[in-house]
Amino acid sequence: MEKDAEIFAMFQTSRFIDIFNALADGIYISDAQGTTIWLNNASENLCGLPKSQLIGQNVADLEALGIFNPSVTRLVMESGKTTTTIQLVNNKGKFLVTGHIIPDESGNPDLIVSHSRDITEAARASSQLEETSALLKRYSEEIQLMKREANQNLSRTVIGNSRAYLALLDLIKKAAVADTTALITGETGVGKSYLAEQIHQLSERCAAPFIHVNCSAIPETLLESELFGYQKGAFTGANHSGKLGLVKMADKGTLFLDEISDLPYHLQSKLLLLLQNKTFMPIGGTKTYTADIRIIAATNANLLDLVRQGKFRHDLYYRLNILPINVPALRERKEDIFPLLHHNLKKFNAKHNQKRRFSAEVLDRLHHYEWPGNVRELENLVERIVITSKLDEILITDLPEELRNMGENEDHLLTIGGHLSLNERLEKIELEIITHALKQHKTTRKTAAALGITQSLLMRRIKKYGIAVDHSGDGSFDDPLFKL
Ligand SMILES: Nc1ncnc2c1ncn2[C@@H]1O[C@H](COP(=O)(O)OP(=O)(O)OP(=O)(O)O)[C@@H](O)[C@H]1O
Repeated sequence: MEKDAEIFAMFQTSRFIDIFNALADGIYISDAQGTTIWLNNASENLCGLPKSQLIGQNVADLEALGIFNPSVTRLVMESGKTTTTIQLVNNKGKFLVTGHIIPDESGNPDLIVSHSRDITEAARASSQLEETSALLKRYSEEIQLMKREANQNLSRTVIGNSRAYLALLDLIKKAAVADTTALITGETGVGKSYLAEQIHQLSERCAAPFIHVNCSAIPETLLESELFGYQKGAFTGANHSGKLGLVKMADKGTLFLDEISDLPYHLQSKLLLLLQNKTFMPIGGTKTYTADIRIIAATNANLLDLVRQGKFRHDLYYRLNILPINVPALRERKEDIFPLLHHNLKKFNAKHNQKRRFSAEVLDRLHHYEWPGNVRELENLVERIVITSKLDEILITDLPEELRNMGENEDHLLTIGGHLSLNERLEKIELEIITHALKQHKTTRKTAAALGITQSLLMRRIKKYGIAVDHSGDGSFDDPLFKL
């Protein structure tokens, strides 16, 4: 203090004023009642009023005029101690302002000195930083998702680019993020298990186990202990140390309950409890355990019918059906047949060290086939013909009998659109006949003559079925069914 006084004595008061005015930070001095005594140039600048108009004014009045928002001097007067606040001054920007009490010789408040620093840029930088880190977080999440997709694409490729299948894949991606119970329905072999695994791979649970339980493959007597485990000594023959169930093994991951329609009625209530509370009790246990799992169920049965017949609990059905995902049969998305054929041909050629290729006639035949066993049937068939074909080019004669004879006997007619109404089936047959005749006779005039109908009736049918005829004059045409 003494040293300070010594040094200050060397300066005239006007030198202190020069020093304060040279500062970029604002200095604002008022008396203990808030009346402005003096302010430096920086403070004058940010108040937007000349010093002459401010000196003598009370900070409360200036605050009412909106010059400070809030006035730190007033805050110091109210609290009686050093106070810091963020002040919006004259809407010019953000300032970090600290007000100090300077006491007189007897220790009573004498002056209030506020010091303000412009933090507009710092505040902007900080909010930019927040935005950037939010953006980084989003990018990192997206990269994670892409990585998961890439990993999954590396190991197994999802084939299908029909409109129906693309919409389905979209739903699968949404289901992966939603982390809720999902019920996948569809005919046998359409790829329900395959898609359940895709959901798991794309979800945040991908690092944890995906446990596939086929409810129809495990005998009813064992299913409960397989699912929920048992405590030691639960029953005669039980392992002494007890057994961990599949539910616990799927902790943090996904439990896929395939063929859920075969889950015995008495286990359905246990599953309901698991779905509702995420808790379960092992056989012979007295306390419940929790499992952090996501359940995906699948069935090719009509669960609602089973509910009506009293074979499936309706409350369980509604609990499972939170996110219904229906996988269309292959015959309902014919555009996926060629990509699946080619994908499997490549796969099985590599596996069996062959160089098979489909003849055009075989592709045509396979395209028109109804595929009652869906993708699984297609896969099995391709592997079989890759192994058994005589030449590199796969011919009609290499196909199994039902496919070889297709179109040559009335059995084929009987199998066309087996799931459709009579009218729809007749239309399918008509479409096949016209497409075939157009291919054979090339022009609509010759085709109409061959079919014994007028050219205008043929044109009406072509329009009805959307068969694209090439009007370039060469008589060729595009069959919509043959487009990939
Ligand atoms: N989009 C697809 N791309 C490539 N392969 C697929 C696709 N969908 C299904 N598959 C293959 O088809 C076969 C049958 O699929 P999956 O076992 O998932 O059918 P599912 O509907 O669960 O059959 P089920 O009802 O009999 O249990 C599997 O080998 C699977 O890899």
